[in-house]
Amino acid sequence: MTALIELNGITKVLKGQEQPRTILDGVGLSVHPGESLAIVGRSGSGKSTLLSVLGLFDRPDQGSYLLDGTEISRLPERRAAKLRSSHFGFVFQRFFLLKHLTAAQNVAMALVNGQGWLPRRQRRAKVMAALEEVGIAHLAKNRPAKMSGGEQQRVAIARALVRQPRILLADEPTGALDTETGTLVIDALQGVTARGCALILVTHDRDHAARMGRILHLNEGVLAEQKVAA
Ligand SMILES: Nc1ncnc2c1ncn2[C@@H]1O[C@H](COP(=O)(O)OP(=O)(O)OP(=O)(O)O)[C@@H](O)[C@H]1O
Repeated sequence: MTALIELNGITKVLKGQEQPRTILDGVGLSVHPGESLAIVGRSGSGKSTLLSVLGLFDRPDQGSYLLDGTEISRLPERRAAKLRSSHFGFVFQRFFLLKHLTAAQNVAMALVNGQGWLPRRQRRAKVMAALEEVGIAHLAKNRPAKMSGGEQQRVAIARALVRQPRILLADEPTGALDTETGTLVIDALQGVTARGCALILVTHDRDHAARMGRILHLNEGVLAEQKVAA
């Protein structure tokens, strides 16, 4: 089976300093549909940079990035932006919800595209399905101020899922939450793999990392597999 994502020799060098610094050093990685991966490593080891390269926010200086077998490491920004919105969902430590909108309206914002809005009924069905997927359909009409941190993060996950991404990239999504709430958020994230979406989670939390199918350790820009779950 062709990998969904195949990285080979990905290198990212930070210039503009006295000495150029290698942030990603020959990273290789294959990701298949429905897989879940944790990327762990010390602060500053390059985890967020790797997610930025994976999500096409940043380009590698060297190496190849195949998405469904097609080389995409040097796409012009317009085509990269299209791929970003058709293939990827993003979840961050901060929820970035619009506070004057309800949960459903926040999720619906992700459905606005170059052609404008989808028809109302279609939009509503997609939004409610995404909220249901993360277990908070009953909060559709609530505004963020009336929700807990974990609920707000699940709205942000629903917003990332509503376009049915093939890859969900999550950068420390539980970093601002207590342990119990964080666990609910990880449950919601893991649910996406059941329908073939690949999940790549950057985390400092060992328990959350252990729940992923694979753990990859980034050490000074070098990525290595830590263990394969039974
Ligand atoms: N635009 C930039 N300008 C200067 N330094 C940068 C830039 N982007 C990343 N870095 C540096 O590159 C290194 C890797 O950063 P990155 O954010 O990828 O690490 P990280 O593993 O995600 O860290 P953390 O766990 O603290 O979020 C760090 O030393 C960081 O300071």
